[in-house]
Amino acid sequence: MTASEPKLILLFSGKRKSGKDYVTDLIQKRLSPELCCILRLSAPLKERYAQEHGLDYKQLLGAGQYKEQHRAEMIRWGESKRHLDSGFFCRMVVCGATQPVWIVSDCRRMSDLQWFYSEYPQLCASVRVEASDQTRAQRGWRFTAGIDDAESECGLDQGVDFDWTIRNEGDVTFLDGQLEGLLSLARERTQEPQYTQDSIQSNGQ
Ligand SMILES: Nc1ncnc2c1ncn2[C@@H]1O[C@H](COP(=O)(O)OP(=O)(O)O)[C@@H](O)[C@H]1O
Ligand SMILES: C[C@@](O)(CCOP(=O)(O)OP(=O)(O)O)CC(=O)O
Repeated sequence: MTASEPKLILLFSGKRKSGKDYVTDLIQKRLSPELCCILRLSAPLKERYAQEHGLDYKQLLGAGQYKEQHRAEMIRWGESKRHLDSGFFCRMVVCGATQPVWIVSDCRRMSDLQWFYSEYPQLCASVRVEASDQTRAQRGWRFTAGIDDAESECGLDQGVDFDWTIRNEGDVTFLDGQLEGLLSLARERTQEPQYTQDSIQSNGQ
C-alpha cells in the first residue's frame, strides 16, 4: 500500500552512464522534493544484496568502481528474485512514497514498465535518456560483455514506444529545453483546481 495516490509517474530508462541519475535529480530540483520523489528500483535490490553478502550498501549506491565490481552478481541475484515475482522490487519502492510526482529512475526490463502501467493506468509516462557511446565513455563507461549485452542494459532497447526521449550529451541549455515539456506536464497534473465564483455558482445549479 502507498501512503497517497500519485498524480504522475515518470518511468525512466537508459543505458548506464547515459545520465539517468543526473537528469532525474535535475527534474526533482526543478519541481522540488516536496512535489517529486525519486524511486530507484536498484535501491532495495542493493540493500538486500548487501545484507545477504556482507557488502557496503552505501558504496553500492555510489557511481564508483565498487558497484561495478559487484554489478554482474547483483544482476544475477536480482533476476532470481524477479523470476519468482516480477513486481518484487517495484512494490518495495512505491511503499511510503507520498509525493504526487514519482520518478522511477531505473526501469530496465519490460516487466518493470508492465508492472507500473498495470498498477497505475493513466498515470504513467515512459522516458528514455540517451547519450552516445562516446559521451558515456567520457563518463567512465567501458563495454563489458555479460552486462552491456544482457537484459539489464538491453531489455528496453526494442518494443517500447517511449513518450519522451531526452538527449543528454552534456549541454545544459539543450537539456533544460528538453525538460520543459515534462516539467509542464508535472505542473499541470499537480495543480489544484482553481475555483472561481462563476464555476462555484454554475456547479451549484
Ligand atoms: N548533462 C550532464 N552534464 C554533466 N555531467 C553529467 C551529465 N549527465 C551525466 N553526467 C555525469 O555522468 C556520470 C554518469 O551519470 P549518471 O547520471 O550516474 O548515469 P546513469 O545513472 O545513467 O548510470 C555522473 O558522474 C554524472 O554526474
Ligand atoms: C543490479 C542492478 O540493479 C544495478 C543497477 O545499478 P544502478 O541503477 O546504480 O546502475 P546505473 O545507473 O545503470 O549505473 C542492475 C539490474 O539489472 O537490476
